[in-house]
Amino acid sequence: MFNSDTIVALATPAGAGAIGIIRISGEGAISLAAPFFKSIRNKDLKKQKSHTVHFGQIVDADTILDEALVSVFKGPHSYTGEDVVEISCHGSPYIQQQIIQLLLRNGCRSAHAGEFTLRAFLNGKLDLSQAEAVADLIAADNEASHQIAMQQMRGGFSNEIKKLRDELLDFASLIELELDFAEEDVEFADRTQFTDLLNRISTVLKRLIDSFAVGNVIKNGIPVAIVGEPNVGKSTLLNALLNEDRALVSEIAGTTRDTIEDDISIGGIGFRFIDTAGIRETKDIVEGMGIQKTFEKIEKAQVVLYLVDSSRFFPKRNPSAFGMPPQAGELFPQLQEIEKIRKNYPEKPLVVVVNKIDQIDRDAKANLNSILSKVEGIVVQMLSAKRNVGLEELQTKLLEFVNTGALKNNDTIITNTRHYNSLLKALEEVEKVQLGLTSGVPSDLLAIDIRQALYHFGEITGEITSDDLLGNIFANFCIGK
Ligand SMILES: Nc1nc2c(c(=O)[nH]1)N(C=O)[C@@H](CNc1ccc(C(=O)N[C@@H](CCC(=O)O)C(=O)O)cc1)CN2
Ligand SMILES: Nc1nc2c(ncn2[C@@H]2O[C@H](COP(=O)(O)OP(=O)(O)OP(=O)(O)O)[C@@H](O)[C@H]2O)c(=O)[nH]1
Ligand SMILES: [Mg+2]
Repeated sequence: MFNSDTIVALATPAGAGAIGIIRISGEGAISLAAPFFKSIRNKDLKKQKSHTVHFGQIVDADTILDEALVSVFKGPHSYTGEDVVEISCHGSPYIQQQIIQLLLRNGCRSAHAGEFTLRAFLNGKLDLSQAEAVADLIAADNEASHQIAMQQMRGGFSNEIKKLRDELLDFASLIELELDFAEEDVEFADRTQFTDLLNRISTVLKRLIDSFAVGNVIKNGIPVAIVGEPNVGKSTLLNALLNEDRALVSEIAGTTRDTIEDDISIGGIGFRFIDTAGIRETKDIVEGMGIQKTFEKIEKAQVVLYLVDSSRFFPKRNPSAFGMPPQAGELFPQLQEIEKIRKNYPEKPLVVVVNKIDQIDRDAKANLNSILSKVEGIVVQMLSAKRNVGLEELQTKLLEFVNTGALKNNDTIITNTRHYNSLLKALEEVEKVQLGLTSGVPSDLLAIDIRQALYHFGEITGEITSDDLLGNIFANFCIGK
């Protein structure tokens, strides 16, 4: 799979910008670029030291394409581990294309997606999980996902895995040595120490595996579905949370037909809010499709916000509506809907958002509170989406659903499904070895399971890999990375 031909790509986003960076990497990078660089004192790029920057012109025969800054990195001391030249030109798509075309005509090849980072991996500059973190880092749009990706890119997770792998490897060697002396019945590997090690490894593995639950949602944003009957203020709430007029709002029931989603960061954690079509019986086919989608979103959401319009049941200046505490069920038909969601998704945090509290008085609030406090398994938040009252409290409650403990402790959090699967398999093998030790399984069988566990550790950091796997991972990178 590996070749060190010279590759080129635009490293900055396509389109106009202040500056564009064209990156060249490979054995021939410097000598290939050198003839097209002209500086005042006729510097020869080939003779420049690594990690130096040079001002000059990029020329194509008699044509000056641009005035640029050119950086030189000499392998193995570069991002890719190969010779690298970077041309920092003016951010004109025309200039960028002219320079890239010039290089392509003179022996460069267009880089594939992720090929610079693939080379960094193949040259041992990064291990596989660090390389994967580079893509996560670029995609991170909030503090939590940035922190996790940065820690992983810097090798935090890899080091943890490598340490376990090395210790296990030592024991594997000792056990395998015993096999060579099978007749003599010796034990090189101290069984007590080995048991301790296995216990330690399985504890770490379990912690890492558990961290995926939080890591996965942090990476993708925590989906929060905003649902309820039409006209209760769902879209108003979405807009208020996003601080932007994202969704149409009107006093007409059935305004939102399709789902509308957007991300925001609360307390450094990414949340994805999903405004949905109001739930009601309808003959309108399109509205019905929207409502169908609402139920799918509830299914996929991590948290459900069920909105009710408090003013519909407790209008101001209408004492009869709350003079006598009525039966909760009659007064508040949505209770049934709330119960239904709660029963269908007992694990899913359900927040009953009592909206439009600017329209009701204190007695009504107290009344509602007492009704809702009898419903088990829900969290209640009273607010006015329109008047921006109670939104911060809602955000605080949302944050409480996310177990940020691991984040604060700076524990390693895994976010990658591939790592998760390898860790599960490694744990399975480690547990087999543990069981084997207690039940006196012969060393040769133990050795096989240990090797299997080592294999799965190696998958994470890339000691064990395949062209297919690498192709899959790096194809998801952008070109130029
Ligand atoms: N212009 C530019 N900016 C960039 C990158 C790049 O490739 N080019 N990077 C790319 O994504 C990131 C920085 N990553 C880099 C990592 C290592 C080396 C490097 O030269 N490493 C050498 C020398 C280290 C040293 O002198 O201490 C080495 O590892 O041997 C360069 C960039 C972000 N910013
Ligand atoms: N007084 C008051 N009015 C509100 C509040 N929140 C929303 N409204 C009004 O309620 C009406 C309906 O709001 P929407 O946000 O469109 O309601 P929705 O739940 O998205 O409705 P559908 O999309 O039809 O399901 C609008 O006229 C809003 O201005 C609030 O806190 N107080
Ligand atoms: Mg709406």
